[in-house]
Amino acid sequence: EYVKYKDPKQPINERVQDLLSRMTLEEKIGQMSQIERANATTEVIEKYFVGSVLSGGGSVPAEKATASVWQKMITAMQKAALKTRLGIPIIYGIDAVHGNNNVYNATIFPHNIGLGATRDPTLVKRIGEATAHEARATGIPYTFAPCVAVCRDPRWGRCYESYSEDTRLVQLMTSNMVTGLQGDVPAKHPKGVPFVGGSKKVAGCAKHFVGDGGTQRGINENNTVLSFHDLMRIHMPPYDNAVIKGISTVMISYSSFNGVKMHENKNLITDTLKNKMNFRGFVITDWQAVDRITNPPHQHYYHSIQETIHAGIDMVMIPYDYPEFVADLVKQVKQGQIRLDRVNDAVSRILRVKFTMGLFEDPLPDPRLHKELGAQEHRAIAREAVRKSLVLLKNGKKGDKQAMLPLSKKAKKILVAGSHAHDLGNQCGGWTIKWQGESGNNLTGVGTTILEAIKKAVSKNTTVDFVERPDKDDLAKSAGDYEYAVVAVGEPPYAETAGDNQNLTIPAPGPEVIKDVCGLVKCVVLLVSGRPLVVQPYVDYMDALVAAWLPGTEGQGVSDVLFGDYGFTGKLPRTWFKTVDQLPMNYGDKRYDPLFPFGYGITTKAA
Ligand SMILES: OC[C@@H]1[C@@H](O)[C@H](O)[C@@H](O)c2nc(CNc3ccccc3)cn21
Repeated sequence: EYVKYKDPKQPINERVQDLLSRMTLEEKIGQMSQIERANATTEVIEKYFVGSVLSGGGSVPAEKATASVWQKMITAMQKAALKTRLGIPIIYGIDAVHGNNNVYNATIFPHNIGLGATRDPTLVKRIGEATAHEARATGIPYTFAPCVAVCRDPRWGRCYESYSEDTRLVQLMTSNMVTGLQGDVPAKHPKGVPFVGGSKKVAGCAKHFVGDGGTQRGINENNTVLSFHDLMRIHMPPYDNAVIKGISTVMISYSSFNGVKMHENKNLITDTLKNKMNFRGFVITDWQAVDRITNPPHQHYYHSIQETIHAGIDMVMIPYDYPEFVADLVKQVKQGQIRLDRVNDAVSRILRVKFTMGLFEDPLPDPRLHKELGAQEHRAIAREAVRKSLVLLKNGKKGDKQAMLPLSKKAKKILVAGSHAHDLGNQCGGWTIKWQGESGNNLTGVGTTILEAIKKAVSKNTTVDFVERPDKDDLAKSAGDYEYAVVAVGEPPYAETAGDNQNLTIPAPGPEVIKDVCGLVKCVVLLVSGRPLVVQPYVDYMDALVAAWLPGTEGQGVSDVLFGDYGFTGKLPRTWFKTVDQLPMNYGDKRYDPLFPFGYGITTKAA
């Protein structure tokens, strides 16, 4: 018997309406549910008609799971979904926010702050394309990226996930990341309609709507206090770029706007994003965000469901509480507390994304894509991104006859020091294999540390001494042996609230290592951090200073510019303050007294 919604030749809106007309209330509410991988058994998927499954940060099928292990897991889940009465495929989502970063041996790209420093939109688009391929290598068709936050205060733990403090730069990178991930929208594509160009592309997610980067004192998930005009001027524009480029989903922010939780903000979600900006994809909550609109969380869950669904939420990220969520929502619809046409709108949007991206025709992972994971051509793009992300802030002391950089490859003996010189985990930062990331070298699989990159770059006659924490007295004796020193220090990995920081000092023993080494040997300091930190007291010790941000696995991008194979081109994507009591302080403010201004960066030519 002919079933219209299964016919790919039918217009998508007709397929949506046909399928919707066949669905029970339970099947509709199942589509609105996104559950955590850890409890997404085939039984649960079938019983609850689950619409989506996610990997929360670090949630993997097995430690160091290969692409085929990932694909096997998702294939089993998908086959369960396809066995349900109407055979609606699940959409599997993950935070592939700097490469497919939960996955062992994936290429880890620089975090967004480094991409902002490149000022290279086509590079960002190529990163999106590579990330889509590495996600599909593991059978994943949906990423919770790009984060389009406009971080206005570096004390925010998620500032490294933001391309810039400058709205226009975030808009530029948003447009290119969305098209890299999802594919270029066809000419005359109607504004706001989601678009995913086939089974090597992925559905994207612009997040976190709206004003996540504008909370007071950068406190994560807190309150953004602004006029509506300033919210529209500073934080909203990137969502318009994302909608124009056919973004498939938008994730709501945990934060509040002028005291109203974003997850229950009907005016911004429905009246503004859906109606005024014409967004036609689906709106998804953050993790347990419905629970967390009350304090303590889950306090009036029944009512919170009503408020958030009424506000315009379409899919709910309920990692564990799906039985309660489904039961409560079914009851509220049956009792008329939530209108059926609100549920129908939510389900239509979810189905529209699934039909558009071809999930009904192509529901299963493609084993031919396994080789895309960590592919050399992706690593080359990542290395290019590292090169272009580095910002040279100082290159020689006053009165020096010549600049410090580029370094000589033919030095007889050099010193490499610091906690971030030989530590892939520190180089990658948060959202790497684990939610919070982790220092050390046994996390990510394939990668090159800054030390390994330096050793590869120098001549075979050069002796490279690596001392993570040099002893000042020992060094005093041997200092004369070293032509120069490279000192790599910075922040440990962190994610979300764990990264909130009110003092922004370089973690110990970084400052001491700088003073000890640079006081005795000509030195270049590499600051590996998710944001500007307090450096003013130490700059005079340094001969050169480079902001390296969070470069990821391709450490050779650092040596490429340190030794002059490529010139420095990076520009600050955000203001470098003198002291934290100046914060918040952004380009364009009346009072603007930075150590290094937004857009600053010393450029050099390839040697
Ligand atoms: O991983 C899914 C989402 C991610 O896409 C969002 O950007 C981020 O805000 C996010 N956070 C969590 C987990 N958050 C959490 C916070 C406190 C306790 C437990 C989990 C999940 N997610």
